[in-house]
Amino acid sequence: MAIQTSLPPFPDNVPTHPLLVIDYNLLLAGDEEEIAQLWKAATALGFWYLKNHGVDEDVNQMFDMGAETMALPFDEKMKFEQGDDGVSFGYKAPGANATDETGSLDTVEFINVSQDDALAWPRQAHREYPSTVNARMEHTIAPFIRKSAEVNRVIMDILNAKLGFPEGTLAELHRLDEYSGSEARCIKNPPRPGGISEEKAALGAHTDFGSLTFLNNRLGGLQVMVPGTVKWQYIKPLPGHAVCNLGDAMYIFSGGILKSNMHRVVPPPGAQGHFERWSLAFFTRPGESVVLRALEEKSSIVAEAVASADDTTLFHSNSTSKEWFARRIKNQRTKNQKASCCSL
Ligand SMILES: O=C(O)CCC(=O)C(=O)O
Ligand SMILES: [Fe+2]
Repeated sequence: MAIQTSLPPFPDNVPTHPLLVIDYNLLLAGDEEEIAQLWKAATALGFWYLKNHGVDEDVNQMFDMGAETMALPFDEKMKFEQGDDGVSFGYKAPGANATDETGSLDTVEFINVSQDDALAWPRQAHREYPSTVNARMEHTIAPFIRKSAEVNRVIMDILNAKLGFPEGTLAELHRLDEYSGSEARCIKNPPRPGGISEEKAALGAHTDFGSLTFLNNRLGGLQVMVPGTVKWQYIKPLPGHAVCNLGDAMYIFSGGILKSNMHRVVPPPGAQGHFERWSLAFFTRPGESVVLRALEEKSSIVAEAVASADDTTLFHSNSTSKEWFARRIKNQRTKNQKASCCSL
């Protein structure tokens, strides 16, 4: 059941994209240089490594929860499938989502547990989960969600100040006591027999829908497309470092100052490709009633960014967070595929 502990290293002949390393302890201490580094990462690529976040032990237990869940019989997992109607919480079977516009199927399976369900447990906020999830809701999932939500809140408060918003503006849009699409996700990607083709993504190119993602992985496979380039580049997993990235909601709230960058998952490179790839994410997403639009009236910096943008359609969307996520999740499903899979 346990996930392999001795894994081959990330090959050193594969080009990677270096990310800035941000020290969470220094952020907590209000270190100005570290805050400046975070701002640089958030406004350039929207991705960075985070060390000293203190969530590693919870992450390991979440991987055990994921392994226990994926080991259930397929029919049992399918009782909790997320379905085709724009609900993200629950189990997602391999092949349920498309990875490109030609309809290639994804190979990842995952279990998504809602923040609201974990915090309300044993009451149900949104839905039921497999027994393996229920068994770990109180001692594994809720603590992981609380801690990662707190890490994301600390980061968000810093970005809030840098954007010139009144104190607590972004926090108010991500209250723990309003229902939201925030969720923990454990992903399993099987090794691909017959070799590795980078061209067939395991998880298609996308930007994250929400505000801030706290991601942990052990094997390579995550890639980013750096703006202004046309080549996908690997992000190398570093022990003890999470990868954080901003999602579309933060891009919109900030009038495009904060970046939500394209990424995808391909089979791990080199010898790592023979192993199952597991990853674990926590997604902070805005409360269901929050309207996704640039907060121009709250900050002159954001107002200026919107005023100088070429296309402001996204900044004036009248979608609530709830509508926005339902549409994005629905559009990914193989069954709902029309012309495009990955566009906003
Ligand atoms: O598995 C990974 O490394 C990334 C997963 C991801 O991008 C997602 O679930 O949104
Ligand atoms: Fe993602």
